[in-house]
Amino acid sequence: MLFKVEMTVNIPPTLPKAEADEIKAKEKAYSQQLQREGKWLHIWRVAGLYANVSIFDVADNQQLHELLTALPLYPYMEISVQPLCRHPSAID
Ligand SMILES: O=C(O)C[C@H]1C=CC(=O)O1
Repeated sequence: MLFKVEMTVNIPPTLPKAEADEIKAKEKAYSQQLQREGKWLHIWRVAGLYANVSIFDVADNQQLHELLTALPLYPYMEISVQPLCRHPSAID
């Protein structure tokens, strides 16, 4: 099942920089692992924002929930999810 996911990151300024950098490094590794596994198909930066638009391909809503809530930056994110289906004009 395909989902469009928008993530906006709000790290509190009170979080020490070293801690924030460690969480971001874990986030990058986790994200790249899911991309290699074919579950996180696309990730795009939203220009001018600490936010991304992503496409996930997962088994079901439960798996998406588990992947998103395991994001190291999850406690600092606002997330919105939209399920996708095939567009009738798509040629591939
Ligand atoms: O930077 C972001 O958009 C947040 C997050 C999502 C993947 C990743 O590596 O960081």
